[in-house]
Amino acid sequence: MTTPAASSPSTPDLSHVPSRDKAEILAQALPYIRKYHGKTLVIKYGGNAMTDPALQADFAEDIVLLKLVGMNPIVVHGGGPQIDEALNRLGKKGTFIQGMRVTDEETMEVVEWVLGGEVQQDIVGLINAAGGKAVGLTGRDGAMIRARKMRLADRDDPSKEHDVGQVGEIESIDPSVVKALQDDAFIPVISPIGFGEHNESYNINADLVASKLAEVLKAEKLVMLTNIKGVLDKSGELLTDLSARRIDELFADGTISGGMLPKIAGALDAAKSGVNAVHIVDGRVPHVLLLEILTDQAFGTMIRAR
Ligand SMILES: Nc1ncnc2c1ncn2[C@@H]1O[C@H](COP(=O)(O)OP(=O)(O)O)[C@@H](O)[C@H]1O
Ligand SMILES: CC(=O)N[C@@H](CCC(=O)OP(=O)(O)O)C(=O)O
Repeated sequence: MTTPAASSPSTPDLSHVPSRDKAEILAQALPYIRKYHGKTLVIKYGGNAMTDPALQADFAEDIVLLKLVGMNPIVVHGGGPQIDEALNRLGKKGTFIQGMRVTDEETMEVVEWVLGGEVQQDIVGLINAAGGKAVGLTGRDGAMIRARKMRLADRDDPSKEHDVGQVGEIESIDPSVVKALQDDAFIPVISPIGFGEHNESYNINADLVASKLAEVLKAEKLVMLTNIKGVLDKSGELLTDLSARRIDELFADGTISGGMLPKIAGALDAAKSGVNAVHIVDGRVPHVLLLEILTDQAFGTMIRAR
């Protein structure tokens, strides 16, 4: 028989206790849990941030944890790369103008089944597997997102317009279905598809849906998970804090392009319309959502109204 190692009363053996760092991080979360308790958080889950299965599982766990500590996370998902893949399988190539996918009839069908079917249901399944109760919705459900054809002015010559097909701009959002679900312990997972006055479908950029929804729900916070550290300047340095004026400069000098255009435009609109904290963060960092919401650490780029 072996005898347990002797430990003196003044130096107890604490090797079985989690590290002090971990305990400190948990203790740090308390003021944030209190601050965001009962508050709505809109989380934009970008298609580029959801390509790794381990990161997807982390994301789902983070969402469930936020819900269990009393916050109301609402997920709006993208799926640009997943739509591209499906189009490629059909021999089609996606084209974008100012971050908007040119959407003909066939592309719209693909968008509906990839976003409203595959991607949304994958996220719902992961959240449920992590112990939450997620419900998938498109903008048609509960007559939530009314849209019309987007008029996309050319950036250099605003008198010229681009025809981007069935791309929608949001006319209005009725959040009652989302409110009913969140009050009932469900976690809404929303695909960025809207419907028009003749019941036609519209493909809407997910950043714009997340931003408008944050505004309409009077969310406390909007967090956008993407596949880059945040907004970068021309030399690739992270810009941690952006004012409306600086954003105008970055738009004008071409520092911001592609998918970052609607993201920042939406983020700024949300900040201006009263969403207190708007952040663009790196979805490639494991558990970035918990780190962003529940710790003192600053991540990515914060967008300010002024
Ligand atoms: N100034 C910038 N800073 C950071 N990313 C930028 C910038 N300008 C353009 N981008 C591009 O925007 C991309 C993010 O937008 P997008 O691909 O639409 O992501 P998501 O799928 O997360 O919405 C980045 O990966 C980058 O290629
Ligand atoms: C009009 C438009 O461009 N819609 C997007 C909708 C998905 C999306 O926004 O996905 P990410 O968030 O991953 O970019 C698209 O078709 O790709």
